[in-house]
Amino acid sequence: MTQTLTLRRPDDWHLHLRDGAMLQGVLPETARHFARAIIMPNLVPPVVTGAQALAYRERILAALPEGMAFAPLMTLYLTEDTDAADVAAAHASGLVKAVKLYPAGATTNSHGGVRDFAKVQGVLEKMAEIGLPLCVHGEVTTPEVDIFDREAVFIDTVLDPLRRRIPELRVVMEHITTEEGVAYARDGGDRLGATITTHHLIINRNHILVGGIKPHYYCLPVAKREKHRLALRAAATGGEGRFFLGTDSAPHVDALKEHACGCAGCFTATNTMQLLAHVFEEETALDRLEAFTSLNGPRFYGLPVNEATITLTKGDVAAWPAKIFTEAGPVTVFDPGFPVHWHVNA
Ligand SMILES: NC(=O)N[C@@H](CC(=O)O)C(=O)O
Ligand SMILES: [Zn+2]
Ligand SMILES: [Zn+2]
Repeated sequence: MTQTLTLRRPDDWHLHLRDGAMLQGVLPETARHFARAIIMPNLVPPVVTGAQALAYRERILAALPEGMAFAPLMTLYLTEDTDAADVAAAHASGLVKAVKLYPAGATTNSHGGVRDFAKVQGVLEKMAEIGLPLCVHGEVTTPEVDIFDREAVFIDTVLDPLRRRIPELRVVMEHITTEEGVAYARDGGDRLGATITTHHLIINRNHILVGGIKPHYYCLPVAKREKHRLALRAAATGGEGRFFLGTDSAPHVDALKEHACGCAGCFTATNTMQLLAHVFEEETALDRLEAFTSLNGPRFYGLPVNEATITLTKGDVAAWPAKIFTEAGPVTVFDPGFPVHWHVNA
C-alpha cells in the first residue's frame, strides 16, 4: 500500500546559501521543497548592515530559477559595532527577521562575532523592545573547554546570564545538539525557541570517527554521543511548539571538506524532507512532522503558515544525487548511511 503524507509547505529556519556560484548551485536544492528560509549572514565579509542584507536578498532572488517560489528571510550578523538604529530600521521595513550571534571564533566565518557582550547590550535591548529575535550559535570558544562540552557550558555561562539580563529578548537556540540544550529550551518559556538539524537526528559522534574519519559528517556544533541524539529525536518528534526545523545545511566544496583542516558543515538541503519522513516514521510520529517543519517555526517568528503544500510518498528506495555540481565545485549531499523510502512530489 502506498503511503502518502501531505503537509503545509515546510520552511527552513537556519540555512546557509553562501554567495556567487555556490549560491547559484545550492539555492534550487532548497527552493524545490521549502517556501522560506532564515538565511545565515556569515558571508565573507559578513552581512552586518540593513543595506548589505537588502543587497544579499536581491542576489538570492536573482539566483532563483524561473518558476520557483522562495522567500529568503534575512538576518544580520551581530558585531560589537552593530548600530541599533540600523537594526531597528531593517526590522521595521520588514527586511530582517532575526539577528545572528556568533561568539567570535566559534564556527565558519565567525571571527567578526562577539567577544565582549557589554558592547552589544544596547542592540540586544533594542531588539527586545521591538520583538526582533536573536539567533544564537551556542558554543563557548574558550580553548580549555572540551569541544563536546561547549554547548552545555555556553548555556550556563553565556546564554542564561544574557537572558536574565534581558528577559524580554526573544532567542532561538540554533542547531541544538545536547540533552542539556533540549532541557534548557524546554524550560525557557515562550520567548525561547530551538532549531534542530536533520543530521543531528541521524548521526552521533561514532558516525564521524569509527572506521575512518568521515569529513562530510563534521559540522559545528559537532555531533555528540548517542544519548544526545536520542534527546534531540524526542524533542523534534514530540510535538512541542518550541522545537522546529533549522537544517543548518552548510555547503562547502568537497576540496575544503576532504582536507587536512576540513570545513565544518553538512549539506542536507537536497534530502532533508525525505530523511525527516524516515526519522519521524521510525519514531511513529509522522503526524507530528508538519508541526516540526511547517507550523512551529512560523508561530515562533510571528509569520503566517504557508498555504501551499508538499506531498511525500513512501515507495521504493529513494535516490538523490551524491553530489551537487556547482560552478564553485562539487558539494557532497549528506548520506544517512541507510536506505530511505520516502519521496517528495514537490
Ligand atoms: N554548521 C556548520 O558546521 N557550519 C556553518 C556555520 C554554523 O552554522 O555554525 C557554516 O557556515 O559552514
Ligand atoms: Zn552555527
Ligand atoms: Zn549554520
